[in-house]
Amino acid sequence: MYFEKFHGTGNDFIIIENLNNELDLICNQSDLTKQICNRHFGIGADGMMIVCGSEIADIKMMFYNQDGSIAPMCGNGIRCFAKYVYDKKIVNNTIFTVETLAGTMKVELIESQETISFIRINLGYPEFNTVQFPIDTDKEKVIDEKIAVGNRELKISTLNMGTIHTVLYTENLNNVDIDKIGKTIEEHELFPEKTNVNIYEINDHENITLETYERGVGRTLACGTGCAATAVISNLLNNTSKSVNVHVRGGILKIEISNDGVFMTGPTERICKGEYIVKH
Ligand SMILES: N[C@H](CCC[C@H](N)C(=O)O)C(=O)O
Repeated sequence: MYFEKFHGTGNDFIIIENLNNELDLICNQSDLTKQICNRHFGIGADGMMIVCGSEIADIKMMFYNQDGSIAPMCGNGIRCFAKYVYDKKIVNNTIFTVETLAGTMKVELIESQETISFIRINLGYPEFNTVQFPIDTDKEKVIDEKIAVGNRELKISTLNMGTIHTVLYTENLNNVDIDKIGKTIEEHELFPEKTNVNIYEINDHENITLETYERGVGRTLACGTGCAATAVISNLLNNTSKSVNVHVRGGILKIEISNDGVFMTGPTERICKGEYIVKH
Protein backbone atom coordinates (compact mmCIF):
# COMPACT_ATOMS: atom_id res chain seq x y z
CA MET A 1 0.00 0.00 0.00
CA TYR A 2 1.43 3.36 -1.14
CA PHE A 3 1.97 5.88 1.66
CA GLU A 4 3.66 9.23 2.29
CA LYS A 5 4.85 10.51 5.66
CA PHE A 6 4.77 14.19 6.62
CA HIS A 7 5.19 16.33 9.70
CA GLY A 8 3.76 19.70 10.66
CA THR A 9 5.96 21.32 13.39
CA GLY A 10 7.00 17.84 14.54
CA ASN A 11 3.47 16.33 14.66
CA ASP A 12 3.94 13.46 12.24
CA PHE A 13 1.45 11.61 10.08
CA ILE A 14 0.97 8.88 7.49
CA ILE A 15 -1.21 9.69 4.47
CA ILE A 16 -2.85 7.05 2.28
CA GLU A 17 -5.48 7.34 -0.46
CA ASN A 18 -8.93 5.79 -0.58
CA LEU A 19 -10.40 7.72 -3.49
CA ASN A 20 -11.92 4.58 -5.05
CA ASN A 21 -12.92 2.99 -1.71
CA GLU A 22 -10.50 0.14 -2.39
CA LEU A 23 -9.18 0.43 1.17
CA ASP A 24 -12.56 -0.59 2.57
CA LEU A 25 -12.10 -4.04 1.05
CA ILE A 26 -8.61 -4.53 2.48
CA CYS A 27 -8.79 -3.68 6.17
CA ASN A 28 -10.36 -1.88 9.10
CA GLN A 29 -8.98 1.67 8.99
CA SER A 30 -8.68 1.95 12.77
CA ASP A 31 -6.69 -1.29 13.00
CA LEU A 32 -4.55 -0.19 10.05
CA THR A 33 -3.81 3.10 11.83
CA LYS A 34 -2.66 1.34 15.00
CA GLN A 35 -0.46 -0.97 12.92
CA ILE A 36 1.12 1.64 10.66
CA CYS A 37 1.59 4.30 13.37
CA ASN A 38 3.35 1.94 15.80
CA ARG A 39 6.86 3.33 16.26
CA HIS A 40 8.49 -0.11 16.54
CA PHE A 41 6.41 -2.55 14.49
CA GLY A 42 5.14 -0.03 11.93
CA ILE A 43 6.36 3.13 10.22
CA GLY A 44 5.60 5.27 13.28
CA ALA A 45 3.49 8.45 13.49
CA ASP A 46 1.13 10.45 15.74
CA GLY A 47 -1.76 9.71 13.41
CA MET A 48 -3.00 8.89 9.92
CA MET A 49 -5.07 10.76 7.33
CA ILE A 50 -7.03 9.07 4.57
CA VAL A 51 -7.74 10.89 1.29
CA CYS A 52 -11.40 10.39 0.33
CA GLY A 53 -13.74 11.80 -2.30
CA SER A 54 -16.25 14.46 -1.22
CA GLU A 55 -19.72 15.51 -2.37
CA ILE A 56 -19.53 18.90 -0.62
CA ALA A 57 -15.88 20.01 -0.85
CA ASP A 58 -12.88 19.62 -3.16
CA ILE A 59 -11.60 16.68 -1.12
CA LYS A 60 -12.30 14.88 2.21
CA MET A 61 -9.92 14.10 5.06
CA MET A 62 -10.57 11.29 7.54
CA PHE A 63 -8.28 11.54 10.60
CA TYR A 64 -7.24 8.80 13.01
CA ASN A 65 -5.13 9.21 16.16
CA GLN A 66 -2.20 6.86 16.79
CA ASP A 67 -4.43 4.67 19.03
CA GLY A 68 -6.87 4.15 16.14
CA SER A 69 -9.54 6.53 17.49
CA ILE A 70 -11.22 8.88 15.03
CA ALA A 71 -10.89 12.62 15.69
CA PRO A 72 -13.00 15.24 13.89
CA MET A 73 -10.09 17.50 12.94
CA CYS A 74 -6.30 17.86 13.06
CA GLY A 75 -4.67 21.24 12.49
CA ASN A 76 -1.12 20.04 11.78
CA GLY A 77 -2.54 17.10 9.86
CA ILE A 78 -4.67 19.16 7.49
CA ARG A 79 -1.62 21.21 6.48
CA CYS A 80 0.21 17.98 5.59
CA PHE A 81 -2.94 16.67 3.88
CA ALA A 82 -3.21 19.88 1.82
CA LYS A 83 0.38 19.59 0.59
CA TYR A 84 -0.19 15.93 -0.31
CA VAL A 85 -3.34 16.48 -2.41
CA TYR A 86 -1.85 19.57 -4.11
CA ASP A 87 1.48 17.94 -4.97
CA LYS A 88 -0.32 14.81 -6.26
CA LYS A 89 -2.59 17.07 -8.39
CA ILE A 90 -5.68 15.62 -6.70
CA VAL A 91 -6.69 19.28 -6.38
CA ASN A 92 -5.49 21.87 -8.89
CA ASN A 93 -5.76 25.18 -7.03
CA THR A 94 -3.68 26.70 -4.26
CA ILE A 95 -6.93 27.60 -2.48
CA PHE A 96 -9.40 24.74 -1.92
CA THR A 97 -11.84 23.21 0.57
CA VAL A 98 -11.41 20.10 2.69
CA GLU A 99 -14.38 18.23 4.16
CA THR A 100 -13.72 17.01 7.71
CA LEU A 101 -15.92 15.63 10.47
CA ALA A 102 -15.62 19.09 12.07
CA GLY A 103 -16.97 20.82 8.95
CA THR A 104 -15.48 22.10 5.70
CA MET A 105 -12.17 23.93 6.11
CA LYS A 106 -10.73 26.48 3.65
CA VAL A 107 -7.06 25.87 2.88
CA GLU A 108 -4.51 28.14 1.15
CA LEU A 109 -1.05 27.09 0.01
CA ILE A 110 0.98 30.25 0.55
CA GLU A 111 4.34 28.89 -0.58
CA SER A 112 4.95 25.48 -2.08
CA GLN A 113 8.36 23.91 -2.57
CA GLU A 114 9.38 20.30 -3.26
CA THR A 115 9.51 19.09 0.36
CA ILE A 116 8.34 22.07 2.42
CA SER A 117 5.20 24.24 2.03
CA PHE A 118 3.62 26.99 4.11
CA ILE A 119 -0.13 26.70 4.47
CA ARG A 120 -2.87 28.88 5.99
CA ILE A 121 -6.09 27.32 7.26
CA ASN A 122 -9.34 28.90 8.42
CA LEU A 123 -10.22 26.67 11.38
CA GLY A 124 -13.62 28.32 11.79
CA TYR A 125 -14.93 29.60 15.12
CA PRO A 126 -14.36 28.32 18.66
CA GLU A 127 -17.40 26.65 20.20
CA PHE A 128 -18.02 26.56 23.92
CA ASN A 129 -21.50 25.17 24.17
CA THR A 130 -20.77 21.97 22.24
CA VAL A 131 -18.61 20.69 25.03
CA GLN A 132 -20.58 18.25 27.20
CA PHE A 133 -19.18 19.65 30.40
CA PRO A 134 -21.04 18.38 33.49
CA ILE A 135 -19.44 20.96 35.76
CA ASP A 136 -21.73 22.90 38.12
CA THR A 137 -21.72 26.24 36.40
CA ASP A 138 -24.46 28.43 34.97
CA LYS A 139 -21.95 30.08 32.67
CA GLU A 140 -22.23 29.55 28.92
CA LYS A 141 -18.47 29.42 28.55
CA VAL A 142 -16.22 27.32 30.73
CA ILE A 143 -13.24 29.62 31.11
CA ASP A 144 -10.88 29.50 34.09
CA GLU A 145 -13.20 27.16 36.00
CA LYS A 146 -11.75 25.44 39.06
CA ILE A 147 -11.89 21.64 39.06
CA ALA A 148 -10.48 19.02 41.40
CA VAL A 149 -7.62 17.07 39.80
CA GLY A 150 -6.42 14.48 42.30
CA ASN A 151 -5.76 16.37 45.53
CA ARG A 152 -5.26 19.66 43.65
CA GLU A 153 -7.55 22.38 42.37
CA LEU A 154 -6.73 23.54 38.86
CA LYS A 155 -8.23 26.28 36.70
CA ILE A 156 -9.21 25.01 33.23
CA SER A 157 -10.92 26.29 30.10
CA THR A 158 -12.61 23.89 27.70
CA LEU A 159 -13.75 24.55 24.13
CA ASN A 160 -14.13 22.96 20.73
CA MET A 161 -11.70 24.23 18.08
CA GLY A 162 -12.31 21.55 15.47
CA THR A 163 -11.87 19.05 18.29
CA ILE A 164 -12.14 19.23 22.06
CA HIS A 165 -9.40 21.07 23.95
CA THR A 166 -8.78 21.89 27.60
CA VAL A 167 -6.40 24.76 28.31
CA LEU A 168 -4.45 25.58 31.48
CA TYR A 169 -2.07 28.45 32.23
CA THR A 170 1.20 28.13 34.13
CA GLU A 171 3.81 30.72 35.06
CA ASN A 172 6.59 28.24 34.24
CA LEU A 173 6.23 25.13 32.07
CA ASN A 174 9.46 23.75 33.52
CA ASN A 175 7.67 23.22 36.82
CA VAL A 176 4.82 21.18 35.28
CA ASP A 177 4.71 17.38 34.88
CA ILE A 178 3.00 17.57 31.47
CA ASP A 179 2.60 13.80 31.06
CA LYS A 180 1.07 13.33 34.52
CA ILE A 181 -1.33 16.29 34.40
CA GLY A 182 -2.06 15.66 30.71
CA LYS A 183 -3.07 12.04 31.19
CA THR A 184 -5.08 12.81 34.35
CA ILE A 185 -7.13 15.52 32.67
CA GLU A 186 -7.43 13.62 29.34
CA GLU A 187 -9.15 10.81 31.26
CA HIS A 188 -10.99 13.02 33.80
CA GLU A 189 -14.61 12.05 34.49
CA LEU A 190 -15.67 15.53 33.27
CA PHE A 191 -14.77 14.44 29.73
CA PRO A 192 -16.73 11.31 28.76
CA GLU A 193 -15.09 11.43 25.29
CA LYS A 194 -11.71 12.48 26.77
CA THR A 195 -9.98 15.76 25.85
CA ASN A 196 -6.71 17.13 24.46
CA VAL A 197 -4.79 18.98 27.18
CA ASN A 198 -2.81 22.21 26.52
CA ILE A 199 -0.61 23.91 29.12
CA TYR A 200 0.85 27.30 28.21
CA GLU A 201 3.02 30.10 29.55
CA ILE A 202 3.02 33.69 28.32
CA ASN A 203 6.25 35.09 26.84
CA ASP A 204 4.77 38.49 25.89
CA HIS A 205 1.59 39.94 24.35
CA GLU A 206 2.32 38.27 20.98
CA ASN A 207 4.07 35.06 22.02
CA ILE A 208 3.19 32.02 24.10
CA THR A 209 4.92 28.68 24.69
CA LEU A 210 2.74 25.59 24.65
CA GLU A 211 2.96 21.92 25.57
CA THR A 212 0.18 19.55 24.51
CA TYR A 213 -0.83 16.09 25.72
CA GLU A 214 -3.06 14.78 22.95
CA ARG A 215 -6.10 12.51 23.26
CA GLY A 216 -5.32 9.22 21.56
CA VAL A 217 -1.56 9.88 21.31
CA GLY A 218 -0.01 11.37 24.46
CA ARG A 219 2.68 14.05 24.42
CA THR A 220 3.32 15.48 20.92
CA LEU A 221 5.79 18.07 19.62
CA ALA A 222 2.90 20.23 18.47
CA CYS A 223 -0.89 20.32 18.20
CA GLY A 224 -2.35 22.69 15.62
CA THR A 225 -5.91 22.90 16.94
CA GLY A 226 -4.40 23.04 20.44
CA CYS A 227 -2.39 26.12 19.44
CA ALA A 228 -5.57 27.76 18.13
CA ALA A 229 -7.65 26.81 21.18
CA THR A 230 -4.96 28.12 23.54
CA ALA A 231 -4.59 31.39 21.60
CA VAL A 232 -8.38 31.90 21.83
CA ILE A 233 -8.46 31.35 25.61
CA SER A 234 -5.34 33.43 26.24
CA ASN A 235 -6.88 36.29 24.25
CA LEU A 236 -10.23 35.98 26.04
CA LEU A 237 -8.34 36.30 29.33
CA ASN A 238 -6.57 39.41 27.96
CA ASN A 239 -3.18 37.72 28.23
CA THR A 240 -2.29 37.97 24.51
CA SER A 241 -3.39 39.77 21.36
CA LYS A 242 -5.57 38.39 18.56
CA SER A 243 -2.48 37.63 16.51
CA VAL A 244 -0.03 35.41 18.36
CA ASN A 245 2.96 33.16 17.70
CA VAL A 246 2.63 29.83 19.49
CA HIS A 247 6.03 28.31 20.25
CA VAL A 248 5.89 24.52 20.41
CA ARG A 249 8.71 21.97 20.67
CA GLY A 250 8.47 21.29 16.91
CA GLY A 251 8.48 24.91 15.73
CA ILE A 252 6.19 27.96 15.65
CA LEU A 253 2.58 28.34 14.47
CA LYS A 254 0.91 31.71 13.84
CA ILE A 255 -2.69 32.04 15.05
CA GLU A 256 -4.88 34.99 13.99
CA ILE A 257 -8.29 35.45 15.64
CA SER A 258 -10.62 37.41 13.33
CA ASN A 259 -14.30 37.98 12.58
CA ASP A 260 -13.91 35.51 9.68
CA GLY A 261 -12.65 32.71 11.88
CA VAL A 262 -9.45 31.55 13.60
CA PHE A 263 -6.58 31.24 11.09
CA MET A 264 -3.54 29.04 11.55
CA THR A 265 -0.41 29.42 9.40
CA GLY A 266 2.51 27.06 9.51
CA PRO A 267 4.91 24.76 7.67
CA THR A 268 4.54 21.17 6.53
CA GLU A 269 7.29 18.89 5.28
CA ARG A 270 7.29 15.60 3.38
CA ILE A 271 9.56 13.11 5.19
CA CYS A 272 9.34 10.02 2.95
CA LYS A 273 7.13 7.88 0.69
CA GLY A 274 6.96 4.20 -0.09
CA GLU A 275 5.11 0.88 0.05
CA TYR A 276 3.66 -0.35 3.36
CA ILE A 277 3.04 -4.10 3.79
CA VAL A 278 -0.35 -4.52 5.49
CA LYS A 279 -0.34 -7.25 8.15
CA HIS A 280 -3.53 -9.36 8.22
N1 LIG B 1 -5.62 14.15 19.16
C1 LIG B 1 -6.68 15.03 18.63
C2 LIG B 1 -6.65 15.05 17.09
C3 LIG B 1 -5.32 15.57 16.52
C4 LIG B 1 -5.14 17.04 16.82
C5 LIG B 1 -3.72 17.58 16.62
N2 LIG B 1 -2.71 16.66 16.16
C6 LIG B 1 -3.73 18.85 15.77
O1 LIG B 1 -2.71 19.14 15.11
O2 LIG B 1 -4.76 19.57 15.79
C7 LIG B 1 -8.06 14.53 19.12
O3 LIG B 1 -8.22 13.37 19.45
O4 LIG B 1 -9.00 15.36 19.15
